[in-house]
Amino acid sequence: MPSFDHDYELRRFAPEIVDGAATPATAGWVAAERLAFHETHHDDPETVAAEARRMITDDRELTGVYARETRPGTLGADQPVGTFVSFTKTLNVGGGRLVDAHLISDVTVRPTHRRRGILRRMMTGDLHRAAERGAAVAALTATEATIYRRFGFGPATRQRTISMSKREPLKLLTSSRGTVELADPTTLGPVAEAVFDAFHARTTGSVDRHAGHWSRMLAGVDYGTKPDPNLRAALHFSPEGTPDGYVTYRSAERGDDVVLTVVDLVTASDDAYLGLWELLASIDLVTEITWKAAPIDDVLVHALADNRHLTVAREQDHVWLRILDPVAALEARPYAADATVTLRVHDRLGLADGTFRLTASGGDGTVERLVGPDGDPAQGADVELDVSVLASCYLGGSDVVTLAAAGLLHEHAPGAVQRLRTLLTPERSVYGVTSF
Ligand SMILES: CC(=O)SCCNC(=O)CCNC(=O)[C@H](O)C(C)(C)COP(=O)(O)OP(=O)(O)OC[C@H]1O[C@@H](n2cnc3c(N)ncnc32)[C@H](O)[C@@H]1OP(=O)(O)O
Repeated sequence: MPSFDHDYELRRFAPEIVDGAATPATAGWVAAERLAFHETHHDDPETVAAEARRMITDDRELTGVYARETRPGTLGADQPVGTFVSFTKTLNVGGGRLVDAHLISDVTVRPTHRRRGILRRMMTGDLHRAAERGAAVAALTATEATIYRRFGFGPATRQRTISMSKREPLKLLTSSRGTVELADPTTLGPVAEAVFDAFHARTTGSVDRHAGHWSRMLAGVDYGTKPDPNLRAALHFSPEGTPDGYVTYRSAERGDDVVLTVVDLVTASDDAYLGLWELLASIDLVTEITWKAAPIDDVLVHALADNRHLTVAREQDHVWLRILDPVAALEARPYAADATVTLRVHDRLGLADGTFRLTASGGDGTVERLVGPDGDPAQGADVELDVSVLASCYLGGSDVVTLAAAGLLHEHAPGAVQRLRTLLTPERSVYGVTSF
């Protein structure tokens, strides 16, 4: 019977540019990834090199699965049938604490090679390698919500697509402090990065930005090199004159409407968030504003004079986490109370399986792995849950009481779920604006 190793070869490599051009392996990998996501692929050397440069900037490790046999007339041997990327960026786990997260992206398998275990091979191999290297947590953003739980990932942050009708004037109940100025998105880079750093430091759930995301957010470039000439930008300044928020946006006619689409809105203060919305609300000749990355717990709902102007078109999972090392992960985040809870964590991949006693005191947690006399995970834990559910409640983005009501978390000691809820309460809503 044919096996994975008989049919395929898995190669890991760093993206490379030689004499100004992406190497054939790098270019073939990029072509395969774009094909699978139905994205336009320009194979001119400059465009492919720009993409490779972004991958090199982020120190990405590429995985390609190559068919051992390629037939004449089909896609070439340099184009893998499976692609996978991993790289490291920080994740804010609360209280301004940043932890290295193992990010996974660009997971694709060519339609003609699907459901033969290629994703499983790439994913399980990569997670084991990340755990061996000491990563406490892995993360991804998913195209579909049904793929990754089997690998131990759980949705940890959420976002909303909102739309605001501007046929009636949009008014806020309060006015914010500071000023707003229009800006040139092509020169916004360093200021936007400083604003993002401040946002990242104060927002639990935020994942640091990567080069590809920056070029989408500040230049409107998904691939290639030419900035979108329709992109506009504005900056918010604090009363002291420090930039503390920015927005990039574009407008387009849709029938009789002019729709302003927010591309990126990043703020490091409450005034900046309200101030930039005041600006968006004041732009003439616009009938609707939309934004795909709004927070779940949106200040705007309360700040609008008429909250019915805001419509939630969609709400969905954003960042999925995978706890690789429960001791390191649970000790990294802060706690909102002093208490002890024992957790029995089940992990089908074996990476995080065990019983763990979490003791929080003075804001910090210490975690001990508990083993029974037979060497197996100790019995008698207060709470029992799958590692994917631990990922969902880890940052405090999903309430453990709600997860228990959904049947995903089981209480064995009365009061333990409430105790855990108190411990995990985040200081502010869990949210992020980086997709990868
Ligand atoms: C982090 C990211 O990059 S998100 C982007 C994901 N990629 C895409 O959406 C691109 C289009 N889709 C694809 O390329 C492929 O269908 C993939 C990558 C989703 C799946 O690749 P495959 O090699 O076919 O998956 P594989 O055969 O290894 O299946 C592994 C498991 O996932 C399940 N699975 C695979 N695809 C899906 C899916 N779309 N929805 C639900 N379950 C799925 C399989 O049933 C299998 O389950 P089991 O092992 O528990 O029985």
